[in-house]
Amino acid sequence: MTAETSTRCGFVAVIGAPNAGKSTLVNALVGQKVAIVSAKAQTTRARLMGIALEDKTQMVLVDTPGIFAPRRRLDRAMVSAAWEGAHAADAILLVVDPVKQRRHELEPLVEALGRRPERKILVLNKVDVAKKEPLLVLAQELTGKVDFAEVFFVSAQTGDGVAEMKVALAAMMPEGEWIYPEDQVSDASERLMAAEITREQLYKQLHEELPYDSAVRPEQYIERKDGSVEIHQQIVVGRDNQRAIVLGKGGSRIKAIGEAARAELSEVLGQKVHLFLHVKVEENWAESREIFEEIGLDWVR
Ligand SMILES: Nc1nc2c(ncn2[C@@H]2O[C@H](COP(=O)(O)OP(=O)(O)OP(=O)(O)O)[C@@H](O)[C@H]2O)c(=O)[nH]1
Repeated sequence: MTAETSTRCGFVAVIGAPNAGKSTLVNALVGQKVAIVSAKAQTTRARLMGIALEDKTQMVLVDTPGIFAPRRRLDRAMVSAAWEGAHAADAILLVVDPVKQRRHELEPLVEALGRRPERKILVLNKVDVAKKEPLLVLAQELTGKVDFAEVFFVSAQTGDGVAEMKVALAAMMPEGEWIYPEDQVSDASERLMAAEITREQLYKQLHEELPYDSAVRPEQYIERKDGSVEIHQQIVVGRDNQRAIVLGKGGSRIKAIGEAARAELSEVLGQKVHLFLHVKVEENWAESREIFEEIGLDWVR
């Protein structure tokens, strides 16, 4: 194989405070929706991967949960999953929201990042809404603390600067065979991705009414003979009154959630979807190992 034809393949870990725009950036790099974007912090519980292609380079993106001070077991699992994704990556992207900087979350992250052996890249996101002067001050401050190999100014939302960043990232990947087939954009199982889509609708439609501690468990996933798919999911909440909120008056809310999720699922999967949602009250589900594993998290002590 000559230098011109050889392929490259590598891992890129995406790290950042909650809401920095990691999921949006992964989607922009992959070019289609794989990670779930939400205005609510800490929505990325499962480690969904996106696979971005740039010419002859394949980049496996590990979209991490927001890293923040862990308190409960659920929080600790999320932090652990995030750093696990960074281990031995060919590049770690630190995504920063320069407008709503979460200093208390960014500081420990920057500190921990300084000790990592992997190549570190600073991504200042949301340039579409950030002011230039403070943006440059922040870039200078962070590059003073961590030895970043490169700094990019992008808007994951508008795509500004993303294509240039993607080319530069691709050049950092080592030569090697591709790990995934060309048409694969995500290795997250369809069951898990389907549950993530429903969870996004839950958050979208219930806003502040529903606390973070609700989960969507994938149950059955049946490919029907007619080419459609039958998906059963369970929405787990911590209390009875939360169940009432999810159901809505006469079941109207869960119906709307189900309809929106089904429409999106059909589009993502490219097939007709029959979606069945059930709500279950399970106190302390956030301490349940079984549910953890079902929503794609490792159980840590
Ligand atoms: N204006 C603007 N908003 C953005 C940009 N990138 C992301 N956002 C918004 O910022 C919010 C958070 O984006 P996400 O991609 O969900 O952030 P995240 O870092 O994955 O969040 P967690 O899953 O909580 O860790 C969403 O409302 C996005 O639409 C950007 O470049 N510009």
